[in-house]
Amino acid sequence: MPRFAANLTMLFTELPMQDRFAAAADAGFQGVEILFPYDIPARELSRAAISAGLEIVLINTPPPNWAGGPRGFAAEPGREDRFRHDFDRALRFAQALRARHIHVMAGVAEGQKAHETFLGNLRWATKRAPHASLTIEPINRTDMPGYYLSDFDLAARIITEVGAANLGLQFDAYHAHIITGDVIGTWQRVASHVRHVQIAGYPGRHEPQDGQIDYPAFFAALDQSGYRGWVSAEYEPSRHTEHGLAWLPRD
Ligand SMILES: O=C(O)[C@@H](O)C(=O)CO
Ligand SMILES: [Mg+2]
Repeated sequence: MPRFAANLTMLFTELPMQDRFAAAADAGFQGVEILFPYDIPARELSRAAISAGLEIVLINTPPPNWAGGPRGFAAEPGREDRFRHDFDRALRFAQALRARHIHVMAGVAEGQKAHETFLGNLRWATKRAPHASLTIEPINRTDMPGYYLSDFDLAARIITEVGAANLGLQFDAYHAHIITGDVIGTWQRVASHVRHVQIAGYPGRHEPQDGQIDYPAFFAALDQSGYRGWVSAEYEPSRHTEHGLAWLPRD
C-alpha cells in the first residue's frame, strides 16, 4: 500500500495552515503537500512539519495563492522571464521546506509555440535544479479552461523529449478520470513516468470514497506496478475533513 499525504491547501481548512500539520498527522497521514505556500514564511511551515513528524512532499511553482490568477507560465510564449523568476522562488521554498517535488505549472496556452516554450522552460528548469525532483501534471480543461497540459500521453512524450532524470509525471486520478474516462488504463500506459499521485472523488472533487472512481482497484494497480511514491489526498471535503477519511487505509 502506498504512503498517503494530505493536501493542506484543501484538507483541514477548518484550521489555520500551521495547525493543519498536526491534524493531518493525528488523522494518520505521513506526509503533506501545499500547493502555494508562498504567503507564510517557510521556516514556520518547516517547523510545523517537523514537529508533526511529517514530510513535505510537494509544492507548486507560483502563482502565489489558491484564490485565483494564472496557473503558471511554463508553456506561455513570451513569459520566460516570469517563469524563471517564479521557478527560482519555488526552488528557494522547496529547499527551505525540504519538499520532495516541485510541480511546474504549464499555464494557459495552446499550439506549437506553447509546446516549444514548455519544452524550453522544462529543459532550463531541470538543468537549473539538477537535485530537485520536478513534475508536470495534466489537468482537465473543464476545471481549468485553456490549461496547456491536459493530455497524459502528451505529458509522457514531453518527459521523454526533455530527457532529464529529474523530471516526471504527476498523476492525478481525478483529472485522469475526466480526461480519459479510464484511470487504470491510463495509469498502465504512463506509470513508468510517474513520481507523484493525487486523488479525489468524481463528480464534485470530494472524498475519494464518494463517486465513480474505484479507488481500492486503483490502489491495487499502484501496488501491482511497484509504485513506491506518495499518494496525496487533493480534494474538497464535503464534510468536516476528519469525518470524511473512511477511504484512508490504516495499518
Ligand atoms: O490538480 C490540481 O488542480 C493541482 O494538483 C494543481 O496543482 C492545481 O494548482
Ligand atoms: Mg492535482
